[in-house]
Amino acid sequence: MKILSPKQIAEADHYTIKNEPISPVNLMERAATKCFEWISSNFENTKSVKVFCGTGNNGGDGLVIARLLKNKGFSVKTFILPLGNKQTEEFSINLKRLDDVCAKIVFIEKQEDLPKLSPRDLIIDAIFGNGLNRAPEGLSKNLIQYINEAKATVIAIDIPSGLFSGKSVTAKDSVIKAHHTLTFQVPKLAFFLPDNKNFIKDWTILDIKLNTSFINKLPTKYHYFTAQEAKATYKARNDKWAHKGTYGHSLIIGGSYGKIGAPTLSAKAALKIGSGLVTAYIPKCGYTIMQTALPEVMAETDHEIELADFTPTINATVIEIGPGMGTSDLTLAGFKKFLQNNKTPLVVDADALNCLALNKELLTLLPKNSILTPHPKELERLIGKWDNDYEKLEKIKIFVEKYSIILVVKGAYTLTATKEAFYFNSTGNNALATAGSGDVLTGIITGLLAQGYSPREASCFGVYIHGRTAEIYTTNHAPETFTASLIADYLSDVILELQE
Ligand SMILES: NC(=O)C1=CN([C@@H]2O[C@H](COP(=O)(O)OP(=O)(O)OC[C@H]3O[C@@H](n4cnc5c(N)ncnc54)[C@H](O)[C@@H]3O)[C@@H](O)[C@H]2O)[C@H](O)CC1
Ligand SMILES: [K+]
Repeated sequence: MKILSPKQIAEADHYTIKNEPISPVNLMERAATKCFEWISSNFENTKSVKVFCGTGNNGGDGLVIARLLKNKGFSVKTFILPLGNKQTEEFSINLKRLDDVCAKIVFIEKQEDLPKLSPRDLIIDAIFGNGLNRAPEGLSKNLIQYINEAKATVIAIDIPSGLFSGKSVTAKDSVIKAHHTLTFQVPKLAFFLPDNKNFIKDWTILDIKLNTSFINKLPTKYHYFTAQEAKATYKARNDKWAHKGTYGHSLIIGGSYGKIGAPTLSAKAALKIGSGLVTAYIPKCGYTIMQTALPEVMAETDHEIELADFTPTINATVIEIGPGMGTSDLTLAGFKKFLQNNKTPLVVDADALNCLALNKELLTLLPKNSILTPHPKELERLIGKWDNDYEKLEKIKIFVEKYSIILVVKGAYTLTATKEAFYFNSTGNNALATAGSGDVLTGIITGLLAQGYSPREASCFGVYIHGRTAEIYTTNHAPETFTASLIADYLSDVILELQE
């Protein structure tokens, strides 16, 4: 699914109005009706709803929602922030329609006009939407702060007021902290960025039927990788003549004394996602552990307690390097030698990333399209510090272009960054915040590459699958009890649902 800029969304809006055709006020009615349906079914027992409106079309949506809720029997009060008395036509039409149903409407001209708010209120934030062009100040800022202090449940329409959908927020005290955001047609870039976590919690995309063929033609770097994309990526197994060689040979290089679990988890994940063969290259001390834990996995060994020679003998389809590897001088020296001689596609994680961060000149030795899977701290070591998330995205773009690699930046919305496009993942939850979860992710990506998925597909799809295991698990288990070893047990459920 595409993530569009505010300008592109407005264009899609205009195109739909002209070509469907539909009048702007009817499009507003359609959009706001979707919000009303969501609110009335999720908050049917709510006693008091307070709707706060600006005077643009976001405010217009608020007026329609207020009218529909009132007609349904909710107790509704509407508050309007005049914003210099500039009203859009659709706003004015809907103000009249709201007035016609004898609704309570209050204009907020000064601080004293702010109503009493209770934590039991349901607040609808329709002050600013896609048209925000500067940080709210004066009365609008005061109103936003006042709503945030009320500790009531806040539902934002389209986007929390004060939040820019495609640029950084400098005045963090002038943004609505929404519990739920009902957004139109496409998600906004701001939703995926950790800097905005206080403003955006849950959100739902409402399909308001903007012209899809127009949207499909709009260029964008940013995408949201959902079940739809995952289904399109999945390559079902239907080759009767397949043998284990058909599905590739994954080589997992990693481990050190006390950290043999990491490559074991990766190897298990690569195997369970369908790699035809898996070999682990580990220190000698890990030999019995690996062979006992995973009888299907072949093992080759290096020095006694750490990796130093990096001399696997097999001809792998893909190599994962780094889990549990450590960064000792001996390991680092062997890792350098390995990179100088290696031509096989790589998935690089954990200590291998730290080795790269400590010796940035090694980055030029990575084969094109290698996949690096840093968590935020590892990312910082690679690309340096950033002031805000938009700067981080820019640094990521420069980094992936410079080294012709793919970055999988782990987080609540894991980002797969390629030279061509950035994909935010739609699955996962905090059950994945558990030891070894990253080792499993890299194993899944490696196993997908071995089977012939492209590096972009393996990254986006692997991240999606990994996240989905946690969602399935937590439908009937407590998130605290999820462990990395369990992830592999749920891969089958994810694949089966992709086949539906
Ligand atoms: N296709 C869709 O997604 C649809 C969206 N709808 C809704 O319309 C808004 C966008 O409406 P717009 O009139 O363009 O802008 P806003 O209501 O967000 O802004 C109001 C108005 O306020 C002025 N302004 C901007 N920033 C400030 C500020 N800091 N202080 C004071 N005033 C400010 C600016 O001049 C704007 O004109 C979209 O989000 C949806 O909610 C349609 O209902 C249906 C289709
Ligand atoms: K809003």
